[in-house]
Amino acid sequence: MQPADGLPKNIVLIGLMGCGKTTVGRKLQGLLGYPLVDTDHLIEEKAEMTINEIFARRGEQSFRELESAVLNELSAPNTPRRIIATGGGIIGRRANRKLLSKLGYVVWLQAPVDVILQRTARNRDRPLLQTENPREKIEKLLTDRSPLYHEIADLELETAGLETEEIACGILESARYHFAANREANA
Ligand SMILES: Nc1ncnc2c1ncn2[C@@H]1O[C@H](COP(=O)(O)OP(=O)(O)O)[C@@H](O)[C@H]1O
Ligand SMILES: O=C(O)C1=C[C@@H](OP(=O)(O)O)[C@@H](O)[C@H](O)C1
Ligand SMILES: [Mg+2]
Repeated sequence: MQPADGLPKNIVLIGLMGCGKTTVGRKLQGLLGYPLVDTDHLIEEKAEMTINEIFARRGEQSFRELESAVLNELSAPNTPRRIIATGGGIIGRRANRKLLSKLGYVVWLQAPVDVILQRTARNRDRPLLQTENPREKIEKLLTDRSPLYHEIADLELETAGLETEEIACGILESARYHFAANREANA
């Protein structure tokens, strides 16, 4: 049966660092009233270390293993609906992309490189951007990852110039439309 909020599945947020997955996830949580899980926070809990510490002490591959493990746990059957904010690199592994697609309505949050640079300059908790030239790094990640985000996205949303509340409302409207259209098509 269709739930009253019109959303039969999880909402999954993907996209590059600084696109607003964590922040928009919190807004969606406020609007929908069901829980937000952020894969980065689950990884930190599991490892009992910050993301920076995991990268520094164990390296990126170890972080990716933890990321896949956390995603597998989130994919267990019969879990209640949630909003799932992911880390920007979770789409690197094919197996992860498969799981994310199955998990729910996948939203790719986007922003231009300048905006990402501005938003991520505020703190130092993203080890991949602690380089001499973060702009070059972001450009490379955008080139490498865009086809992978696109492959699994149900919705692609430009966030520059929009308030996080507007973005969250836009996502809900699109998700409801998507599921209503699918229901009619399958009726
Ligand atoms: N639409 C937006 N407009 C202005 N600032 C934003 C927007 N979305 C996110 N931010 C800010 O950008 C920073 C990074 O956002 P965050 O949600 O952590 O991104 P992500 O989880 O995708 O890396 C935060 O300081 C957040 O407040
Ligand atoms: O893009 C990436 O590879 C990463 C993004 C980060 O999450 P956010 O996208 O939430 O910043 C975090 O998972 C880690 O620093 C690696
Ligand atoms: Mg985040």
